[in-house]
Amino acid sequence: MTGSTPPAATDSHSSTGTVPHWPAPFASRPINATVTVPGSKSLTNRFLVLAALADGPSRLRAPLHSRDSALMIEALRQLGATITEVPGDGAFGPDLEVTPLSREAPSSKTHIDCGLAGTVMRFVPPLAALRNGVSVFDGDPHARKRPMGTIIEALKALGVALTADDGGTPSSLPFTVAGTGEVRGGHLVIDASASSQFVSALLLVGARFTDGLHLEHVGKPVPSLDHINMTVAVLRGVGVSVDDSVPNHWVVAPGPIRAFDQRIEQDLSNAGPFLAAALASGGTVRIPDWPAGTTQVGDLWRSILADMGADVSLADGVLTVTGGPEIKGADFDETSELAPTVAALCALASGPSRLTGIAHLRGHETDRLAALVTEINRLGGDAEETSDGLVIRPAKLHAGVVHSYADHRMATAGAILGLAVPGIEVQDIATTAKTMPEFPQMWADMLAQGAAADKRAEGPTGGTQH
Ligand SMILES: O=C(O)C1=C[C@@H](OP(=O)(O)O)[C@@H](O)[C@H](O)C1
Ligand SMILES: C=C(OP(=O)(O)O)C(=O)O
Repeated sequence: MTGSTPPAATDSHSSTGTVPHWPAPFASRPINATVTVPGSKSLTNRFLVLAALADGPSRLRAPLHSRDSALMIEALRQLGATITEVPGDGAFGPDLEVTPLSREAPSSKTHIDCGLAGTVMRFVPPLAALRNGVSVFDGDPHARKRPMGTIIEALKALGVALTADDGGTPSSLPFTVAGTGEVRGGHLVIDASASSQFVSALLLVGARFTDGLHLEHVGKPVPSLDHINMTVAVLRGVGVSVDDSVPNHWVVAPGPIRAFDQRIEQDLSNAGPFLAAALASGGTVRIPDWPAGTTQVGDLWRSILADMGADVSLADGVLTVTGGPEIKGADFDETSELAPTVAALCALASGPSRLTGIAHLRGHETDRLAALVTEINRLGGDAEETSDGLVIRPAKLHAGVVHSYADHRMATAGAILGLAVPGIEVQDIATTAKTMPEFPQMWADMLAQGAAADKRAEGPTGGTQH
């Protein structure tokens, strides 16, 4: 057990006063629903960065439209990219056409709002270094607490002028990058143990460094390796040569980034709460268009949910998850951004669970380990923080308020608990807009589908049809 202080949980306020808590719907019957989720945050923001650096105009089809993608779009526009919404066939909003930025920044000083988006605060500063101009980076209050030292030190080691407000060397947001339009690159050693995004950030721009990049990690293991593999895969897809054959070394050859026309897969991590709903209600949730092959960490749901007792099948591109009479406790290592959803299910399980390899979640949107322990135990649960994760034991939960800590995945964890425990309310459900603004409506629709199916089964006279 480590003694980290639980993060402060504050009620959310709007300009018109306190926003009421969201009464999480209780599943009075097993859910039976088919759900499609919006585009992947990680893929959308990677392809936006690559489009801004590409050798011609690119198109993203069915991209994510959420706070994190909007922040990325605005950041790239500030740096000189032209990004236009064009009609597409995505269910959650238009496609995006991107005309890349040129070496000269459109104005001598730009202001980049990172919000709470790790992909914006880590991926955009190296890109700003490739512009000839000054960019001031800042974000939400909690963004100033997220680990940034590694990317700051890396850029400084590459010769980029980067300063804090007082002119000294910053260790976190806010800071100013004075780009010259050129970065030489070469061999760079970093400690990326606090976030895989430090590696991804540098790899994404490495081909545009004059000498390319040989990135080497030293230190404790890099977390969220799946996300680095995703970065390497998307780079190769746009013609960039990346050698990752030696562990903890990535060699990116200098060269062009090919313009592309790319469909964005749905966000499999955000599919998690919906799939978890099948277990929490003992029902069935289907997700069509589940990719046959993917670099998204969310593909792990297939094994995670099976380990927790669900019946999981993937046929004709449809992932079907059916929950059984009970949720089984289990041990999971390195669940990365899936951990809050997994933890919610563990809190409903009939046996103990142990989550390991997620110490770095303390640097996510909030200190997720402390937040999960606080909120699960607030409802009568039995969760404990360990040095690198959580232990969650069976306990009967009761009604109460789940605080979100401005963390979309804490809010959706609260929604999952609410399916199985009557009387749960989620503070600041609107924080789901970080990656899924449609969440409250999608959740209601998922529950309504089961009710509609029940009505149909009852038939016109009210009796069940056989
Ligand atoms: O590169 C990415 O798109 C991400 C990498 C991971 O970050 P960490 O390595 O900090 O966990 C993940 O948790 C985050 O949600 C998205
Ligand atoms: C850690 C996450 O986000 P970010 O990209 O802001 O790091 C997340 O979405 O779970």
